[in-house]
Amino acid sequence: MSVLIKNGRVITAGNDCIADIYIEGEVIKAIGQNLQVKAEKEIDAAGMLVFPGGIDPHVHLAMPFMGTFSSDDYETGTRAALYGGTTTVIDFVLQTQGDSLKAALTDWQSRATGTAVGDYSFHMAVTDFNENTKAEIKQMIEEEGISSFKTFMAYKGALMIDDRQMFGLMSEVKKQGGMVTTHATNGDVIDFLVAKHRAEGKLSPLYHYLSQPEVTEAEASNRFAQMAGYTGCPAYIVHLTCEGALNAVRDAGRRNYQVFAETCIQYLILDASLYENDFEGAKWVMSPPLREKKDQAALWAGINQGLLQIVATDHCPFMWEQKLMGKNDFSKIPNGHPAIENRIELLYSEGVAKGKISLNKFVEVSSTNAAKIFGMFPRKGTIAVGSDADIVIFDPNGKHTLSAATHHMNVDYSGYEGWEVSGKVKTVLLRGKVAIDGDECLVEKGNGQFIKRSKVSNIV
Ligand SMILES: NC(=O)NCCC(=O)O
Ligand SMILES: [Zn+2]
Ligand SMILES: [Zn+2]
Repeated sequence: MSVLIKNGRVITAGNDCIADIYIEGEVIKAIGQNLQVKAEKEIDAAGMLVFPGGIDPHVHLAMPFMGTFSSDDYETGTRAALYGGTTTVIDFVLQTQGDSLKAALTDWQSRATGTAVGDYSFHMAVTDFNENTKAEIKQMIEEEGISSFKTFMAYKGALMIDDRQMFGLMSEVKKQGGMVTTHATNGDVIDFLVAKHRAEGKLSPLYHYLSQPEVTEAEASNRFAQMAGYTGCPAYIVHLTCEGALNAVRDAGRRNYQVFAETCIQYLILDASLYENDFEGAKWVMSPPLREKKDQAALWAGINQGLLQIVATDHCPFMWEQKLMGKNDFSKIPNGHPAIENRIELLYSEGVAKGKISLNKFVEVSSTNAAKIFGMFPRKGTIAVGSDADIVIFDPNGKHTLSAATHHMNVDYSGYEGWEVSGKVKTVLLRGKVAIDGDECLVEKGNGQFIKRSKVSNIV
């Protein structure tokens, strides 16, 4: 199949021009003005923005967590991602403590293979670092194409590892050419504050927020960055939310440590006042929690200063019924919120349309940097000859309203109900196939491919 996209305003991390794009099979064959080629399908993109398919490197699909499972599986989650202009996601395989990385991988593969609609890859979450785990790192990187290893410095008694394990993991991952990523909050302090609030009978969602103050994130981010600096291991902080943590990343940069960081769309545009509405606040119970307006300003600045390279979602949806598990105790509310479908439109609307970031920066943080940092560039993350034809055609004037009534995520509420956005995803191509055309999804369950990723040392 060949496709010609004509007259669009083609935006990459480094370019902005009116051009045609010619696609043959799964890849881009030519880019230029007035291309004189015949294609089986022509798409007129005049007046539209044309940019690389989004990459969301932080999602949780069908994840077993807090006594339940996140409500989007690989089919519904990756389909909703496509509707929202995200063509590739990276999910987290979770090692079961006492078990091997390979066993966890097999489990996750069985959920994703033949199910995903869009492309996907995996990070490996190491929850139990020991001699056996250590021996599997090389195999994960070289044979499985999984070069990033996720850790949790929080969720004490469940997913958390201690600093001894972190240090051991970083040393081994550095040696094998990978990257260590982390959920950087101080699990011991959070555990203390959760117990204190519960003992005092303070059980509403507001106390979820008050159990994870900024200092818990700033301290853990700094500790992680220092360990990364000492071991020389490329490192990445997921879902960074606040000024204090950003300062830790800035300091690491001053010392030339390889510490990358992501924020998520919700931390840029929502704030902690949402926890004041009694149990309604459970919709935004996530870890770390939403922060303050001053943190939002710091995060937008962090994007423009290059301290935050990626805007992800940490998509981890739960039905309202699942959120009700914590009706009488905030510590039992499954943590996470839905956003996989909303990220690109919200980032464009709140970032580009409101003049906070440039179009090139928008492409960089929603796609290109994730491809580079996680070893998929230039196959993914750009519009270039030889790259996968993962392309979004976007109407910058397409105003519309976000709602659970119209979204495609498998969750019965929206964290952005009634939010007016400027700009709409119109058409999405995944590896040369039109996957989304207006309101229609034209690709099936099983269309998504697993993307093997290269060693981090090749990219950093
Ligand atoms: N973030 C969150 O609240 N849920 C998903 C798990 C995690 O990323 O910590
Ligand atoms: Zn996390
Ligand atoms: Zn997460």
